Amino acid sequence: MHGDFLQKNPTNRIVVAAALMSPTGKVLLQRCPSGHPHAGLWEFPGGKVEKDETLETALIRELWEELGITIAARDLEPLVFSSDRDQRTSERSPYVILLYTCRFWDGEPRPLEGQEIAWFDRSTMDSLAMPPLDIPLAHKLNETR
Ligand SMILES: Nc1nc2c([nH]c(=O)n2[C@@H]2O[C@H](COP(=O)(O)OP(=O)(O)OP(=O)(O)O)[C@@H](O)[C@H]2O)c(=O)[nH]1
Repeated sequence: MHGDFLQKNPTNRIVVAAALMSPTGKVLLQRCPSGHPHAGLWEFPGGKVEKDETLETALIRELWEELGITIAARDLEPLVFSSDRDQRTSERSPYVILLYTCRFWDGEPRPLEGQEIAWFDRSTMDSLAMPPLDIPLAHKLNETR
């Protein structure tokens, strides 16, 4: 086996995120506030999976905290993931971001954590400033019907 495969790497931190889809096919994104490492960039709502959480319970919690909406686990559909393959030097652990789509929720999304939120046509996401890991996620989402 090639030596690279045997190299020890820090464990990935798992981040779960949701593409909330409106009935007209628009997607909700949020812009990170100043002071955030991704200040000014558009991200999918979500966050890190904490100890004792499943992927879905973490995402349901994050969407409640960030947007004040209630989601049922059955309405979260796994779509695609993106991982920090080249991230060897940073002090933080590499992320893997798991993106779900969601078409049903209760409540009206509100920006509860100082972020800006907006609905976008999927075809316009290419022109938005996004973190590197989000670019393949947005690309896949744009191909999805
Ligand atoms: N939610 C979300 N996070 C993303 C995306 N893309 C991306 O690189 N990230 C990064 O993944 C990390 C997610 O952690 P977070 O800070 O939102 O998680 P959290 O809500 O648990 O916050 P905390 O650890 O500050 O309490 C952040 O560094 C965030 O910038 C994305 O599309 N959505």
